[in-house]
Amino acid sequence: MLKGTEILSCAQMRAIESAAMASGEVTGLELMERAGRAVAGQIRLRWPKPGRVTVLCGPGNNGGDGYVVARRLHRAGWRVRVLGLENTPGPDAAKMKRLWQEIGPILPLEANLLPTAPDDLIVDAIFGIGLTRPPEDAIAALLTQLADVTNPLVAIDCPSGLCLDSGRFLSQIAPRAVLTITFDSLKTGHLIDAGLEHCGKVIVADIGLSHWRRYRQATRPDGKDVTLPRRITSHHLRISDLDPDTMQQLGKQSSAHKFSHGHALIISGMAPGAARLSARAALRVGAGLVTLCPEEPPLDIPTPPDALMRRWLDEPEDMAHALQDTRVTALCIGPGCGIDRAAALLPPALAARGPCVLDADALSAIAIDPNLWDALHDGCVLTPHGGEFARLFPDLTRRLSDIPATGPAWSRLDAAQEAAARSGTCLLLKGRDTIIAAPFEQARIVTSLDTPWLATAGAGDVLAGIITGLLARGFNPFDAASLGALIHAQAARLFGPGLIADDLPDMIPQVFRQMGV
Ligand SMILES: NC(=O)C1=CN([C@@H]2O[C@H](COP(=O)(O)OP(=O)(O)OC[C@H]3O[C@@H](n4cnc5c(N)ncnc54)[C@H](OP(=O)(O)O)[C@@H]3O)[C@@H](O)[C@H]2O)[C@H](O)CC1
Ligand SMILES: [K+]
Repeated sequence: MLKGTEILSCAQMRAIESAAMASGEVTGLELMERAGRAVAGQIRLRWPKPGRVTVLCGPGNNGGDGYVVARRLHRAGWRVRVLGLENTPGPDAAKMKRLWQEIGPILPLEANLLPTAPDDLIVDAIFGIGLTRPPEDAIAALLTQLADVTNPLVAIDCPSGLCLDSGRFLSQIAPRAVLTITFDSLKTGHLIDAGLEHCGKVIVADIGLSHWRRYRQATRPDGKDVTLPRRITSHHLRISDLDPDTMQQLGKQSSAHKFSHGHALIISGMAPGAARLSARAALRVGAGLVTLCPEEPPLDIPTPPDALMRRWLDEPEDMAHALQDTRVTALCIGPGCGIDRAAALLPPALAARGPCVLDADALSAIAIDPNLWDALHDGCVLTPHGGEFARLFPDLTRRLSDIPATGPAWSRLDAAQEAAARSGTCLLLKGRDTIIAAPFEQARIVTSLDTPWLATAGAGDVLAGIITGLLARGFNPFDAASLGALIHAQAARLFGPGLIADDLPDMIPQVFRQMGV
């Protein structure tokens, strides 16, 4: 079963940590030592020659981790300066602070004490998952300056000020790390919105909590059960997460014939090039048959690929008639279709209740017609980019554009999940942090920060085609959309600079080979 790697919310992380401590098998102090050791280890791995480092320690346990890092780097021969606060943190962090004070002083956590030498490393241990409100006063001033320095910044759990539930900064101050070390699991905020860009390379350090993540209940020494607050429902999907069953389903059996892999109809319209891109992608991803359905009889000299079938489809009745063929297993409406044509063809298309990708002009048509909205069903995959999402869900978009005053902030993940629940469909919100949400709380994230060339005209049409092809082949909407996003990003990654949308479908064979399909 297609799954991916679990992503935790901050509340889930806290609950796992509490369950572990409540079991009596590990103490908070041990977890903090492991966390600090992991960070110091990663620093030494990346900067093997001991240099100078300034560790910025905040008021809580993130700061506690920072004191451990300071102690361990000092022991490894680094010249360590620590900036910290005068507060007395919780007992674990207080203990770590004392251990550092046996080694060296703590200077005030002030902007003017940031290092001036450009190569000095800075460790940001000010706020982690405990951030609840925008940074203020001296810490805000320091973080503002931190956002401007060019020194390499290593963040513990996250760059401070980032809300790890939403990937949004709780103010306009947004420091940028080259390396972030987080614990046990990725948090949503590492993968979406500003977090994706500002965390740099993210390393997940195992601090021995996986047992309590896997078992959603833990028994305390007093016999009481500790239950985690919410099921873990978000996953990060990467090529390396693909399981043998999915790979087998993506492959083809030697005994199969073309109809074993479904028949996709791609509705074409005003801009036929867009629909052709979708159709080519649906073929490449393995649909047995793909038919392009233009508005006019196809009298023109057909353009490649020759493997594409063509069928004139003009009136809504033509659509209803085409969908009576039970061998048609998926439909794509939107790319290059024209809003009026999409609006006319959607009622019979949705009434058939078969697997269906709704993109571009189909989304615009749905946004203005409540009847179309009501006809959506769980076989649909909606694939909006940010602008289309805003037209469909203006209230959710407004919530995303306000600068959040408290954490956890409303996130793109929340928005996509809410949108999927409202529409009762699978929804794929495009971006460098593509979010695929199913109506029943599940979500997956496919990131493509490293494929800037994917931001090109027609790339969305190809994605719609890939998903349609996978739907035609029998993948359920959630898997088809998630795998589609993954294949699409990987195709761009493999092609690299110079990519145009036309190149994407033809990279799919290479993606499949790389996956081992
Ligand atoms: N999760 C784990 O398995 C482990 C986590 N570790 C590390 O611990 C931090 C989380 O520590 P915590 O103490 O809960 O929170 P922070 O250190 O992130 O924040 C500290 C406190 O700061 C206060 N706060 C929040 N926002 C602001 C602000 N804008 N200005 C000033 N102060 C702020 C808040 O307290 P309040 O009562 O004032 O709200 C926070 O509690 C985690 O990120 C890891 O680094 C472990 O050590 C290992 C295991
Ligand atoms: K931090």
